[in-house]
Amino acid sequence: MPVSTPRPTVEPATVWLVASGDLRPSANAAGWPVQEAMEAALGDAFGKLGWTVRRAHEVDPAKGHGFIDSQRMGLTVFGSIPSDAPLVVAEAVWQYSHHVLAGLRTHRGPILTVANFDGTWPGLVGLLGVNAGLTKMGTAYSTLWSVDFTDDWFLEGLRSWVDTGTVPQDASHVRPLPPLPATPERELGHAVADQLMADKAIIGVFDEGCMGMYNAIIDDELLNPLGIYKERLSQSALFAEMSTVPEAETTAVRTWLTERGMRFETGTDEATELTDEQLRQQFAMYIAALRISDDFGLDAVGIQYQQGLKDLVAASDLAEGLLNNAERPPVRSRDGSRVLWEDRPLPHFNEVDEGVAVDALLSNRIWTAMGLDPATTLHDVRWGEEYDGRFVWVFEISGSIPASHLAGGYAEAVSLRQNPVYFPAGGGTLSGVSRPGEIVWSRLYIADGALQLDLGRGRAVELPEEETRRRRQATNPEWPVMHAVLDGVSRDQFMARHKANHIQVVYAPDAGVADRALAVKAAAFARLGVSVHLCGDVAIEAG
Ligand SMILES: C[C@H](O)[C@@H](O)[C@@H](O)C(=O)CO
Repeated sequence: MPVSTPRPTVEPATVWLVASGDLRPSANAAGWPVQEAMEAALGDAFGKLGWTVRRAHEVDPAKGHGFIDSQRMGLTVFGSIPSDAPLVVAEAVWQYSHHVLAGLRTHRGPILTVANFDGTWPGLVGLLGVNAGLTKMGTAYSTLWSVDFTDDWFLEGLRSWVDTGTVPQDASHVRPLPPLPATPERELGHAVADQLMADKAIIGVFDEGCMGMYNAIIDDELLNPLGIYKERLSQSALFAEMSTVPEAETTAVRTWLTERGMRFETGTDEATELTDEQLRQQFAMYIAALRISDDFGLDAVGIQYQQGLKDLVAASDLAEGLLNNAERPPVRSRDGSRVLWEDRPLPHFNEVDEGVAVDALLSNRIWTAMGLDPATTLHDVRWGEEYDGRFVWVFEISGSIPASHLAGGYAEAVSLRQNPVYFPAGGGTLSGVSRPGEIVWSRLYIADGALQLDLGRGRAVELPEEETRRRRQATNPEWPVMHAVLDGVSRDQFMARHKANHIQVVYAPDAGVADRALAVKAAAFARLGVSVHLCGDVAIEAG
């Protein structure tokens, strides 16, 4: 008879530790020293409570790291962990949640996810990704983070976890959307939602499931009632279409951008520098994505890129940032008769994050109906620190923002080579510092088997050049950054609550308009049957 692997028995005052990593050997090796330092600090903190940390998997000297780097390895590792043992998932790098979610789904002991509050590598992004996966699965977990693992908040949380198996978190900043009065905003929100449910829309997904982001996959049964359907596309088709784009067309895209002042920092070394050939591929992808989207009548599009395509062609991000902007290099249909999505964005969702797809689609329609710039983007929740008495987040998408998010538009945009650690085939970003201004932020996610939307207000702020430089150097300087302040939400409230590695942002011209746009968005999502949660200070009339 088949027998399952026997698990060891639980030992007193012993916590088991797993560390999920990337699939890319380069990213795992690069992030390993920071992970080691974090685990040492975490071990000290547990030690002070009289607990021992036991790593469930060894460091592999041949690989140069100690991360779980595949789902298969995750299954093997979990086979060696007592099912009832207290378990810590420790993250200092960007990680693929599916490496550990299978094991976590059936783990019976208390689970704690922990990250270092540090920007060097996207460990906080990884933490939020795994938390969102656990939330979607309905697996209970506690979560903590710390700059150096010696602060009182962290130590109290850790003590609570070893004593009780849970960590209390402050969610006092969250309230359910109240019934809305009959305002023009509610009317518009309902109209947008009703039209979507009646006429329906299609999101094009070029290969589902980027980098183990289980949280970013919305099942059809949850998506279709909103009126949104998936067109499942293959990145192979995108690659094939790219090869049909003549050089004259890619050159025209580059010329259009250069004429508007965008700067490309190019060199000749394919391995470390941005080259003309990489840019040609990126513009071919931009054109190909528009043409295929036209073929299938898409309302939004997403490209997986990491993995698979990243070994074939330069990064998808530049194409993605361009697609999300109203002012874009014109691309004609194959027969030359039509400019595709002329003077308007084709909403794009990076890393095929379907929560972003729905949000971007709705935001696009609402902002457009209100006569506002609909350029929207996701950012990674990368890091943050206090500046001048307030907490300023580092929101940093791993590639490109729409140019209208920069004060000077394309004239201020710089394209820098993507980091070889993640992007072996290179490609340029559309980078810069997001202009100061009012924002509506949001995240659509799955919890309790249903779609939920967290919605809040805030602003992008300006920081002195030196502080901006410091923050970018401390993270990924080639990626565009937003210095974001969220209204009425503290760092720890946000971290405890947020159910995604990504956050969605849209600008509004002033605070009053941003409040109104938020009200429309809340009304639209509520009408679609999504549970809407207001986070922090949100000015909204109750009916
Ligand atoms: C380059 C990295 O893989 C990033 O793409 C990663 O940190 C993310 O963006 C995760 O949201």
